[in-house]
Amino acid sequence: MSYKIDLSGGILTFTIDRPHIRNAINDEVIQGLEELVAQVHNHDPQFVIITASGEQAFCSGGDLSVYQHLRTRNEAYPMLKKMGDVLYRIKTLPVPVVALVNGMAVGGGCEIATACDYRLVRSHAKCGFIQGTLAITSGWGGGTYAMETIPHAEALKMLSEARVYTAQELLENGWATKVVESEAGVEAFFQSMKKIRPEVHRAYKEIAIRKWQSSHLKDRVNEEIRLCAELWEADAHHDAVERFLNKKK
Ligand SMILES: CC[C@@H](C(=O)O)C(=O)SCCNC(=O)CCNC(=O)[C@H](O)C(C)(C)COP(=O)(O)OP(=O)(O)OC[C@H]1O[C@@H](n2cnc3c(N)ncnc32)[C@H](O)[C@@H]1OP(=O)(O)O
Repeated sequence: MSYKIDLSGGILTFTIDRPHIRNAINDEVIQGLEELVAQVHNHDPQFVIITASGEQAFCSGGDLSVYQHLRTRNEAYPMLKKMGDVLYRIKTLPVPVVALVNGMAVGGGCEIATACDYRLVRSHAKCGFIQGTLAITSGWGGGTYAMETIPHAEALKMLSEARVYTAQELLENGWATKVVESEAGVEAFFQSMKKIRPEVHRAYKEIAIRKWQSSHLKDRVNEEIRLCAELWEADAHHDAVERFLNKKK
């Protein structure tokens, strides 16, 4: 199984469990995220955490060994749309969603973290929208969410530079909610959040969701997905993926 779901102390935790491949996303993880959404509606937790196994990576984006076989925009679009749809459902869950960024978050991994309400970033973690180095844009809605999350110029810079940022840089540009050195930092965050009644957190989330609905967030995400699918079919993208996959051969 590529993921784990656990409910404990009012917190529903989703863990991507593919550390050998830097927790890259395959179809099974996408299905797991759909199951997570269903479980939130069934179990009514106070908070949701998205994290990953090991200390090296939160998520390295799409599993390029699988998705390299999607060659045209029409082949890439269904995968991008499926993940984009589930990430939108995660973003609009009725309770706060926390990304516990335990290590590198790059490409689609940075998109997943950006879709969350809060990002607790381990001090050794580096994160970035490196999709530009693969001649594509973000394709799961993360570019749109970055523009909702941090100031416009910071978001555009982070997306366009296509490099990884240190935890300190992420704190400075507003992407990281908090940089944590250890599990104690995570516990302190939840202790503080739990001082406030769950219905208050839900009410603020409802206000945020209304704002996103009135600014047509879903339509903007769909447009991002379409643009990424267009770039996907270019040779420049396939050549860059091939270079990454063959780097050690
Ligand atoms: C598809 C959706 C799209 C989007 O919409 O955003 C994307 O996500 S595009 C972005 C895809 N992701 C990447 O380009 C990142 C690729 N990975 C890396 O740059 C690096 O692996 C890392 C995350 C910076 C970690 O570097 P390091 O610690 O040095 O590990 P290795 O590079 O040696 O990786 C170990 C192992 O894992 C394999 N790997 C890593 N990431 C992926 C991936 N995304 N897909 C497939 N395989 C991946 C890597 O090839 C190594 O394999 P082995 O050599 O067989 O051990």
